[in-house]
Order: sequence, then structure tokens, then C-alpha cells
Amino acid sequence: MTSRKRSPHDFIFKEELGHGSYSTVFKALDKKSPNKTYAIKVCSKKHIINEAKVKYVTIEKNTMNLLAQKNHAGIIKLYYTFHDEENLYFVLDYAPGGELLSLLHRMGTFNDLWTRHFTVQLIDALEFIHSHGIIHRDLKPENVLLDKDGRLMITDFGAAATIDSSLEKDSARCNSDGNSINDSHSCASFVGTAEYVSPELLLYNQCGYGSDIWALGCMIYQFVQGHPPFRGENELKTFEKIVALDYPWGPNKRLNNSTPAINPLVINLVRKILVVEVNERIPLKLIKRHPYFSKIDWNDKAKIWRGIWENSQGQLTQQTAGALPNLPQNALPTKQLHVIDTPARSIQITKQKRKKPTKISSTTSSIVVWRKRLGISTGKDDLGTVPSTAPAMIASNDKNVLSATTTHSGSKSILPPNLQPMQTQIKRTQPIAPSRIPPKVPATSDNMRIKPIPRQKTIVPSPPAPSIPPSVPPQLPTLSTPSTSPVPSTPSTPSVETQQQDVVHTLDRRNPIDLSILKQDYVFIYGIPYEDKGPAMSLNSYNMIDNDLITLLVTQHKEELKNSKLSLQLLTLKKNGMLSYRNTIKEERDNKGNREHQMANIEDTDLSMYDFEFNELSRKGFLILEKYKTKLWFISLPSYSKVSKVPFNTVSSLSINNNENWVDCFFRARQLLEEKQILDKISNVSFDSKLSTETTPPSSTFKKRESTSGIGTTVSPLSYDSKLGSQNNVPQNNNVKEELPFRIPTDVKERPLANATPAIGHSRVTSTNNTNKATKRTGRGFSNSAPSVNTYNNNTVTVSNNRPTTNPVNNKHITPTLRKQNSPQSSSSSSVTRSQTKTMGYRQPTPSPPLSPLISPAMKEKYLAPSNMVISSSRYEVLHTLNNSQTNFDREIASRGASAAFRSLQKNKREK
Ligand SMILES: Nc1ncnc2c1ncn2[C@@H]1O[C@H](COP(=O)(O)OP(=O)(O)OP(=O)(O)O)[C@@H](O)[C@H]1O
Repeated sequence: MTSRKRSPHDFIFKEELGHGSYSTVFKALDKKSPNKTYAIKVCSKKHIINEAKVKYVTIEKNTMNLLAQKNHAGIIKLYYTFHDEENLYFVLDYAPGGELLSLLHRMGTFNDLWTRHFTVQLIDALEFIHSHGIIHRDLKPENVLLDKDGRLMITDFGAAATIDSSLEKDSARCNSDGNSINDSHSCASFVGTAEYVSPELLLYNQCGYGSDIWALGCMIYQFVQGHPPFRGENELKTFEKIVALDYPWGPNKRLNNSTPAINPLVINLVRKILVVEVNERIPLKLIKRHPYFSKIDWNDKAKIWRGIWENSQGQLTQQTAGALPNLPQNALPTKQLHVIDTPARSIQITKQKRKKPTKISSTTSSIVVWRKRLGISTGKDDLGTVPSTAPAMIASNDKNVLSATTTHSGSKSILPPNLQPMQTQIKRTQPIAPSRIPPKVPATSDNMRIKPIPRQKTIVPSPPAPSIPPSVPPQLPTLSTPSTSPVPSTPSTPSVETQQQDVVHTLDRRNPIDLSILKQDYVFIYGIPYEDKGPAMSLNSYNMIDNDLITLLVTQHKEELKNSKLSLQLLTLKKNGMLSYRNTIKEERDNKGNREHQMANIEDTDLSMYDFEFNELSRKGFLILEKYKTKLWFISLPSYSKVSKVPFNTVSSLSINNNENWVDCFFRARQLLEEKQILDKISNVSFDSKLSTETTPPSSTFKKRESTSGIGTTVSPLSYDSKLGSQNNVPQNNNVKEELPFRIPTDVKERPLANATPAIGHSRVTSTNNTNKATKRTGRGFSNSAPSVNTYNNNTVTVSNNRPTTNPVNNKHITPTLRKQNSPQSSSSSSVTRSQTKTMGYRQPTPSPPLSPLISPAMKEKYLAPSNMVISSSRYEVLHTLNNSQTNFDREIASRGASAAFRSLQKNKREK
């Protein structure tokens, strides 16, 4: 870089490379060193002022100046800035490969190799940007350019913001004025592109590093799917999808059929990134340790930044390209060099027609409209004022700015130091949290369809907001598929498609689908001790409970699992909502001679599904069913290879509905129980009534197991073994006490309410203990249950304090929150349960306070789910609950349970 002042006359302007909302970009040669090619972005001063783009030009220049000093391969470098009477000039790295989006469009989707290649480079570049306290805020494939070898270069920093470098990297937020926010976590404006905008920006007016990571997740998804994950018919619908986390995983669209399916690790990674709660979103440093990158040496920059056609030695090779379908090197755009030596003065900055005519303000207005529709307070936005993204003083200095451009190495800013927007610390306003969520957040099927949009317009001016339609609660999907029909007439034969799918998963394909079973599988069951102070694990590691933890547990207890006769259990979800298990290896019987031990009734209040994470492809996953007394219960699927070794001859009539995942089946069962109509239909179904009356503790073997210790004190954060990948990741230290993997509560005291719902008369048979407890619960004010619940609870009124019930009139689920309002007595329990919830530390970023002792004797015996725990079937309930939650943590909890339901709902809708 040179400090010598440059001017337009130092360059030969060649063809136009493209134009943006306030600029036209030309290829240009340096007259002094003709071998050096640049891209010069020419911005018309008049246009900038007229279109009020000064602040964005300023931000872009300052940000690029800052980054250029460190010279990172993944960032378009700004070499010089200068101006003449008419224009501003930014002399930039020339990226002959064009936009990454163009390449993606040519390819349809990227294969795994390219996906990893670009993702790795993106991560490295993003880390560099963040390490300088900069948030890009408009990451998307259009803003990523390629050099001639297919290395990516991030550009377009016009929406960037800086934060205070003293803040924690992953927690810092900023406002778009470049002011760090360590208290209010507020962002004063909306920027970005609708498809890539983060939920925290939409919902809470916040932006931070996490927002870039969200966009990264969207891009990775786009690499493998060919389109961004969230795309509605208009921006408002796109926003709805974002906050609903409504994105589909479709088949890979590559033309070449030999292309393998999407790497499950990519899916896993994207799922970890696309998390609505920003605090739960995986940070960059953990992304780098994700198994998808197990072979990446992040310190080896040369390797990371090699071209797409270079081999590991850095040599260009046709091999790589040859191995990829339809991947000629000329996939990268090669614009013909028309040598048009344009005199600088005659450069016309045309009124932009291609894209982003009103980029930021348009998105902003869309978000404002959207938030208005949701009834979310947006402060000034509600008054129709779009918050500014730049300090107010910039506007008043527009002209000064334009006449004060400098070379890069000269004074660093266009503005005088006291007016520099990127460094000015301004007291921020409080975060604008949603103050009200309206009764309707449309989750209509019409926005499920994805229309091919050739190019992601950054911003399209939004249509005027339609008036809010009257609230229509989303309907639960009805059941109609033969394999899940509750009518037990003739066993249905799986469809051809079903049969094909079952090739992998069906354990015994000779048998027809057993209509009384929704889902049946082999699982490992873990109990994680949950003590007064919280889970008997470090909160940090507890925060990481997910597939990785399950994998860790399996890894750690592999031998034990292999050898233990109790390790493999058959877990069955029946249509009456009963979850039962059976030891498939040793046929143990309980005192009543039952081979099958009921575990819990999912219809039961006590069984709360807190979270799930299943990957049906890799057969990895877990489901946290509940915190019951002292344990959290996990159900984890073993790998298929393990399942295939199970001696199936010990199991009769095993047909598994593997077309649906566990979560969907749970909701299906729940729905069956809740809908009167369905209950009628299933009244003839002969349920195993033995199970429903079981009150006797099962075998002593189980008891003995129960008394042994569970997982010990601390599990350190996971580290990935790069050689072994995710299936074999191991903890950094082995400070994990031995855990017996199988921990089913086997006596009445320990077991969650183990009630089956008898078919005839729908009366609920409960054990003596449970009946008492149920009565206690009723006494806490839950008698205002929906009629449908009582319909099948003739004898014992047992109404969930966390389970939505169904109003038979409109089939609308009544949230606990709503019921709570009708139930004065519920307040005490809700406060207690809230305390419990917090203490659970569920993926809480910071350690939560110690668990307050359980208060009532009843609670000592029975765990009460948090009052706002929602297993919901409608997005409305989710948002309603989120809105009514008093703390972020409550929101997190509610959001998790609800998101499961919502996904289920969406899936069903899509299937329709
Ligand atoms: N350094 C570069 N090398 C090659 N082409 C470039 C370079 N910078 C920009 N372009 C091309 O010029 C087009 C316009 O870029 P520019 O930065 O002016 O606008 P934009 O970022 O696309 O839009 P906006 O400014 O509205 O966000 C880009 O889409 C890209 O195709």
C-alpha cells in the first residue's frame, strides 16, 4: 500500500463489472503497473447524497480501511480511496471469479467438497472480521466474490458495524452505529437481507457476531440445497419462517444422480447454527471443532486458502475438477475483457436497475411492518420512523464527507475524529423487546411452497402491510395415513415408498406394520442425575447436551453397553400414549409376569419433552423426556450397526414405523389422546391393560441398577477427535464417573406416572400413588381443564399443567399460560416451577443459581413441569408463551418445547 495520493487518472478503466445500489464497479488497470488489475467502485456523489447513502459509504470505507491493514486473503482489500468533483472511488482487489451466488446458480448446489471448501474459508474470514470487532451484517452469497482460483473474498461492508473489542467475542452485540452494547444488547436499526436476517434482529432488535453466524448457517444450507433456508413469498413471510425456524431439508438438487445425499454432518452443523436463541447458537470457535471439519487444520492457512482446483500441495489440478460433475474450471465466470479505456471523467454512474435499489431502508421497513403486524413494539418504528443506522451527525456532514476523501493510508476516516461513526461511543437505548405478540402468527401452508427465485434480492420494497386477519388458530393435522390409522382393522401394507425407506431401518420386514405401535426402536436410555443444585454435571457441559453428549456417553460406556444385559431395551410408543420398554436380551418379567415394563405415559403430566435432537440418517440423537425427581431422562438411538446386531429372534412381531421420527410420533400419540374423535375411533383398540394397572416394581435387578451412581461430577466440554469424527468424539478429560446407561425408574415412586389409557370408556387407570398425586394437582387449580381432557379422564381428573389441552370446538390448544390466568391457585406452583426451570440450567449460557429446595411434600414426590413449558402445536402458542415469559430463560425453555411441536406441525402441513 502506498501513501501517495492517487487519482482516477492513474488507472485505465475497463469494462463494468457490475453495479450496486449506489455504485458502479469497473475493472481497471494501474497505469504505473499494468499487470496489476483492480476493481474500482465508483460512487456518484450526487447519487449518494440524493439517496441518503452517505452513511453506508462511510461505514464501508472505514471498515474496509480497518480490515485492509491486516491483509486477509478472504477479504476484498481496499487499496485507495480518492474522489473528484463527481465521484468517489474505491480501489479494490479485483475478483475475476464473480459472485459466489453466480457459481452456485450454475452448479445448482455444491458438492460436499466444495461446500466444505467454501465454508472453511468463510469461517476463517469471518473469524478474522470478528476478531477486529466488526460484524458484517449482510453476509450472503452475493457479497462473497471469488478470485480466479475459486478462493472466496468477502465484500460489501456497507452494513457493517463495530463493537467494543473489550467485550466477550461471542456475546457482544452492537448497534449499527458502531457502538458496542454491553448492557442493553440493543441494535438501533435493521440491516441486512431478508433471507439472511437473524431472528434476534427481527424479534429483539439485536445484532451481534451471532447474526453473522446465522447468515453463515443460511449460506451453508444454501450451498447444499441451492436456495436459502428461509424464503417466503414476500419478506414478511420470510421473517415468519425465520422466527419459526421453518426450513425444509429437501433432496440435494444436483443434477448428477451419483451425487451422494447431503452429508448428515452438514445438516447437523446447520441445525446447530440455525438456532433462534442467539445464546444457544454455536459460536465460531465451536463450529471449527465440529466433526464436519475434523480434517481441517485451522492453523494451516495455506491449505485453507488454496484454490478450489488446487490439490493439497497447492498445485493446480484437473483432477479435482474432473471428479466433480459439471464442474469445468470455466464454471467461474470469465467476462471477456473488452478493452474500453474509459476516461474517468466520462464514467456514468447509472441509476441502478439490477438490484438492491433501496437496500437497507426497504428491509427495515419490511421488518417494521412485520413487527407491527406482530404487535412487537419497535419504539420509534411504530411511529413510522425508521431508526438510523448511522450517527445523526453524519447526515449533517454529508457534503463534508464527500469532499474529504483520502487515500487509504492517509487519514483513516472521511470524517473528523470526533465525528467518526465507527469509533464513537454513544449511549444506547434499552433493547426493544417484543411487548406484545398478537394472537396470530400465520404459519400457513401457502408459504411452505418455495418458488424458485433466480437471485436473492437484497431488498425488495415490501408491499403495504395487509390488515391483520382475524385470529384463526392453526389446526392440528388430522391423521389419515393407513400406517398410523388408529383403526385396527386390517394391518396396512406399507407403500412402495415406505418399503423402500424401511430397507434401512425396519428391523423385521416380514411382519406387517403393527397398528398399535407408532414407533418402536432400540434405544439406550440414560438417566443423568439431577440433584438439588442442578444436573450432576457442570453447567457448561450441560449446556452442551446434544448429540455430542450422547455420543460421548455412548463412547464412554461402549464396553458397558456391549456387555450389559440391560443395555439394550426395546422402547415402544403405543397409540395410547404409553411408552414401554422391554429388555430384548434377557426376558425379565415383573412381579405380575409382564414382560414389558411400562415406563411412562406420554400423555401424562409428568412427562415433559424438553428437547430432542434426532438425526434419522445417522441414527444418532436423543430425546430428553423429562426431569423427574432426580434425573433427566434421555432416550438415545444407537447406530444402525448396533441395532442390526440385536438378536431379533427374541422379539416377536417387530414392525417399526420408521417413516416418522420419534418426536412426530410423540405428538401423534398426544394428539390421539387429546382429540375426542380419535379417542372414539380407538375405543375398540385393545390395549394391553395389564400394563395400565401395573403398580408393582419390576425386578430387583433394575432396582439394584437404580441404586448405583449415575454420571459423576464434571464433564468437560467436548473436543472432537479429528481422526475419529463425531462418532467417536471423546472428552478432553475423562472426569466422568462411570454411568450405568440404563436407568429406567422401575418402582412406582421413581417412575413417572405409569398410566395407560384403557380403551373402553376412556377412564384413566392410575396407580394408588398416582391417583393421589393427581388429586393433589387438581387441587392446585387445574380443574378448568378443557372438556376433551375430562372426556377421557372420567374417574381421575388429571390435567397437565404443562400440556396443552384441546378445545373440541375449535381444536385449539389451550396453553398452560392461558389456563394459569384462570387459575389463581396456580401461581404458587408456577413460581416454584419457574425456579426449577431456571436451575435446570438448560443450555443456559451462564451458570444458574442453585436450585431452591422443593417446597411442598407433593413436589418432593412428583416433579412439576414448569408452568410455561409448552408442548405446543401452534406457533401462536409458542410466541404467546415466549411473550408472556418473564425471563429470557423461560423463553428459551418454552421455545425449545414449542419448536419441536411447531416443526411437527409444519411437517404435517407440508405433507398435506
Ligand atoms: N472487487 C470486485 N471484483 C469484481 N467484481 C466486483 C468487485 N466488487 C464488486 N463487483 C461486482 O460489482 C457488483 C456491484 O458491486 P457493489 O459493491 O457496488 O454493489 P453490491 O454490493 O452488489 O450492491 P450494494 O452496494 O447495493 O450492496 C457486484 O455485484 C459484483 O458483481
